[in-house]
Amino acid sequence: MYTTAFLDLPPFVRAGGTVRLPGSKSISNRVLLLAGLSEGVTAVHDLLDSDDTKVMLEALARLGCQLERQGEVLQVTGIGGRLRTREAQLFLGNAGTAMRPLTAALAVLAARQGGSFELSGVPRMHERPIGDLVDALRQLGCPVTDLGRAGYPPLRVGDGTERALDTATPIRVRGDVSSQFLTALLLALPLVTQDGPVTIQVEGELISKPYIDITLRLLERFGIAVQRDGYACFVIPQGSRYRSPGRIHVEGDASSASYFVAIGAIAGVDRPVRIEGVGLDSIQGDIRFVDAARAMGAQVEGGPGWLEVRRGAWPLKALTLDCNHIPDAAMTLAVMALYADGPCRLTGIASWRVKETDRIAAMAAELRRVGATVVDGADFIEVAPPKRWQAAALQTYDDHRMAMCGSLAAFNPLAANAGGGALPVRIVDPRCVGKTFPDYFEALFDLVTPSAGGVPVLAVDGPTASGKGTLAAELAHQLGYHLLDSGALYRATALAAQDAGISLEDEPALAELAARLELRFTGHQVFLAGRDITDPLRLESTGGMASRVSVHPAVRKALHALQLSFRRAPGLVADGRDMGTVVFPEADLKVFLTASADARAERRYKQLISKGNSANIDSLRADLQMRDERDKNRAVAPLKPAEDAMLLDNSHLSVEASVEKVLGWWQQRRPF
Ligand SMILES: Nc1ncnc2c1ncn2[C@@H]1O[C@H](COP(=O)(O)OP(=O)(O)O)[C@@H](O)[C@H]1O
Ligand SMILES: Nc1ccn([C@H]2C[C@H](O)[C@@H](COP(=O)(O)OP(=O)(O)O)O2)c(=O)n1
Repeated sequence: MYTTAFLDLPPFVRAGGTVRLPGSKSISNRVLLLAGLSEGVTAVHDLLDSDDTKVMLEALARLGCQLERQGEVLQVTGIGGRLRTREAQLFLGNAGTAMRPLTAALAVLAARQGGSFELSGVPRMHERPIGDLVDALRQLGCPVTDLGRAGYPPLRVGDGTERALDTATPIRVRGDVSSQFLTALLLALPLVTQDGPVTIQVEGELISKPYIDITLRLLERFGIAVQRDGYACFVIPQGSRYRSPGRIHVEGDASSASYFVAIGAIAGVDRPVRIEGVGLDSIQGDIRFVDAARAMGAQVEGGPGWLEVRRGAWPLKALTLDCNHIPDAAMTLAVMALYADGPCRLTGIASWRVKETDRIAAMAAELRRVGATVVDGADFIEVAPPKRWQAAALQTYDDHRMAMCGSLAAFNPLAANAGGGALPVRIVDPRCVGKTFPDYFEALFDLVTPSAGGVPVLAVDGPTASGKGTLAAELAHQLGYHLLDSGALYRATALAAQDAGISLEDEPALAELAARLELRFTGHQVFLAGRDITDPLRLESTGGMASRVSVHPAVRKALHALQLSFRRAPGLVADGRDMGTVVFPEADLKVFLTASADARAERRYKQLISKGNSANIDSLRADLQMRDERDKNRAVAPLKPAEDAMLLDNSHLSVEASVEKVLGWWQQRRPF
């Protein structure tokens, strides 16, 4: 997962390959609650691991459920409908799928068995209405106290005393704001069917009906057979009891699939985008997104648990659609509209206003940033593709779907009206995808081909101990980019030569060795032909040998392609001697880092001492000056600043100040 302040996506021109989807959020949290209320143990397979499931798991643990991970499987031992703890404060983040059903379940349990529970979330959660659910619970006789604004979390359910509930009178609940209120009641009310059946009557036209279908199907798996009359009246039979199905499998998230369906429709030109984990047989309503994508031109094939998507019509065909049945996936259509042959109009989306953010307002604002013409109203959005695309920094409003949707704008080079341009897209706060799809961007980068020269490079060159490695690593960390420590390649070649007994002057033999280096970088470790060389690689003596090896033009040539291969989406920070001059002459920013010989000798001295090595500052200074001379005066790719390099002498600058300085230059070079 990217936890950087922003993530810049290079422009993409093609997509293809396979993505395996994480588990569905809606199914995961329903299954967890049902397993938590059941008697016995439920083995949950393919559970989503995300922010929203984490808060549900924490809540269940506090309520006394036993949770045990066995490899990929989570074993949940439920409370069997009996409170194990009578008081708890539960923090539920921004997870509506945890807040609503837990409020209902704990309200009836607390009232029946005597308990009191506080439920709260992040500030946005406290702006998301829950009053209709609270009204329904109060009709039953459950004490519910507003701890903030009436009708919104935070709430307290129960007052510590036991009460009889009125389960004989049908419970009325509004269905036209969120179907989650009805889901919450359906999941909770089997707990109070001891004395008779419980009837729920829906008032107003129920929205997002497919989510109710998921709820009913999962209730059935847990032994509750709800009788119903369409979507207007639901009856939970007397004596209903949750029974664990023993094992349950969570389907891939159909809403998450929508981004990859869109990517296939936009950029699946040479080969399809294959999506695994959800298929045309899905129980999730958002699978109907496939029909909408097909209407826009996508070629979609599929079977049980898989989909394959290619580009069909291009540009995409403009669409007008009532999206009531696919509220979440419909956001993806709004971004696909950027690639359509005319304006697209999505209606029936009033519920967008009360989601993680006001999604109609957010979508309108962000699509305008890339150049689209957008008209929005209480329950619709109309998007006309940009006449002129603009490089944009897209805000994400702590809303995972805004971030994932925004990424689709990076296919702008393919737009009919792109005019040959290719623009990067900045996603602000990419971490918000953690709500449902923590590795979304990693999955995206695996599928896409960036435009030629589209992947940005930041080159840092300079003499030994100037702090290149430290600076480059921190820049890569803050930008979410890959890191190339090119010195490590020369160092590894020197170590390999030493192992093989090859002289450091034997250019042809060294070049051959360099060409077939079996190097592997994993985290902070480096392996050469399977051997961990992390420590020997960093020795001063190895640096000296590397300097001698690097003099040979044939060696430099042999390592050239390997260095270029590090340039992958989303970007690269490369450090060495010739990054800006030879290997990446078209780098977006070149930094030449220096410091006085005294400062560098002292840094190296401290570095070695702190690692428990012995060192002598005078001989270190002499060694590094000798190395500087050799690196500067060799015939090929000598150490020198590129003509367009920014010079930075950090003799009197801290690491943090150096990083800040370079990031400032970087931001100036970016088009946002
Ligand atoms: N700006 C700086 N101020 C002080 N010390 C620094 C600075 N930059 C790096 N260092 C320290 O100097 C040592 C050498 O830095 P390193 O990044 O390994 O240099 P290089 O890669 O250029 O050989 C490290 O211990 C590092 O923490
Ligand atoms: N791009 C590069 C990187 C390193 N080299 C050579 C020259 C250097 O003295 C050695 C070791 O480089 P490295 O960057 O690992 O060394 P320092 O950390 O700066 O001491 O490799 C090079 O010629 N070209």
